[in-house]
Amino acid sequence: MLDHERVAVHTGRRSRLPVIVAVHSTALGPAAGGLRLWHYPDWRDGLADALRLSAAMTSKFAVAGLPIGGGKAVVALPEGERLDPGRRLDVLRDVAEVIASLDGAYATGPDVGTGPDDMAVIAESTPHVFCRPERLGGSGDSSPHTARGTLAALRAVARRLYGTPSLAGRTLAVAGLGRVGGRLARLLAAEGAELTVTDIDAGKRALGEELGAVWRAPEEILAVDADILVPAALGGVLSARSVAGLRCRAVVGPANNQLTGPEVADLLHERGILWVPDYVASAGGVVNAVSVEVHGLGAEQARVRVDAIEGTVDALLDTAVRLDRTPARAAEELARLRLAAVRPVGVRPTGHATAEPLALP
Ligand SMILES: NC(=O)C1=CN([C@@H]2O[C@H](COP(=O)(O)OP(=O)(O)OC[C@H]3O[C@@H](n4cnc5c(N)ncnc54)[C@H](O)[C@@H]3O)[C@@H](O)[C@H]2O)C=CC1
Ligand SMILES: CC(C)C(=O)C(=O)O
Repeated sequence: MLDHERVAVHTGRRSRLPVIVAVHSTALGPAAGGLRLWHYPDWRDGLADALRLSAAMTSKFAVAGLPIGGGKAVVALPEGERLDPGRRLDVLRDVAEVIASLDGAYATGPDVGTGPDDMAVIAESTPHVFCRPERLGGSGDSSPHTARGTLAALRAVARRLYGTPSLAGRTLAVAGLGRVGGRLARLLAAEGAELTVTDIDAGKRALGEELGAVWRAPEEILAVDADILVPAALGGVLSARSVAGLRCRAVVGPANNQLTGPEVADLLHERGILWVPDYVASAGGVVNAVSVEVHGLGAEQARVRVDAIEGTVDALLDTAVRLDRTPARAAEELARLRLAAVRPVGVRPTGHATAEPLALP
């Protein structure tokens, strides 16, 4: 059964590519979530991705205590298609047109395959955009903040496992050295962590070398012997099969939708591997964007909120132990409680219910 409020699937007027916007929930406020520009074997795979990713955004905002709903946009590129600059503009204008037609029910931001400059193009046609470049009045690239928030989550896990939040001397395996994974790897190296890294883009080897990391092939990284595995590429990497081969004590990373299904969280727990739900660990980007662009906070205050992810993860792990739950279950319950507790207080001119702001750190 579809548990989304709204799903728009259009053939882009200019690009003729499938443009998908999934609004999972506006219970907490108008929905937001990034725009993924990625290759799929079939556009329906892009649709499935948008449905899962938007549902995760609802949980991400709820656990982060932000009055925003969950949504996501996907443009499903055929395998092998590379966008030249002109065609990229067409795609972004198509996306902007679909977002504009939703009257504020959904605002976009960057995700895999897009960045602040793309947001600036979309902003030419609709105001419902986060993370435009700072020179244009936006909060800029979300990925450094996502990386910082993931580091905060990693600290909480290190404290749980080793009694200290320090990651110095810990071995971490980072899968994906893109905008978030690359920055996170830099932060970890600066902390003195020992890194093993990979990416499907062999050009990322140079970063690995710069950081003194061991390079492994993408298909080997999940089975690397490490303290903590850090998924920082695409989703679906944790399945019954891959979990059986893990050789780490914890999995904490920014990649959205790491599990192939909810049951995989139980398998991780049974193996004694601590998994922090991706929607908790990866919230730094949206926490920063909403803090700056919606709440009008300065960079330093926004950073404090991003760093508070460490406390969120601490509290979550405490709750999980106290109530004898997996961290996944504890996070789901927290999200559910926050969604149930919200009281709509009005209807915006756009017709979307608004919610009372939640208590924020
Ligand atoms: N950018 C942001 O602020 C946020 C990103 N995320 C999630 O974090 C993950 C990474 O996002 P970004 O760094 O922004 O994307 P990106 O596109 O900059 O980086 C992804 C990297 O993963 C690599 N990759 C793809 N498949 C791979 C595989 N099988 N094995 C190894 N490497 C592979 C790509 O070559 C690329 O370098 C995504 O799942 C995204 O949804 C989550 C929250 C916020
Ligand atoms: C960076 C934001 C917009 C996002 O989509 C996410 O957190 O997944």
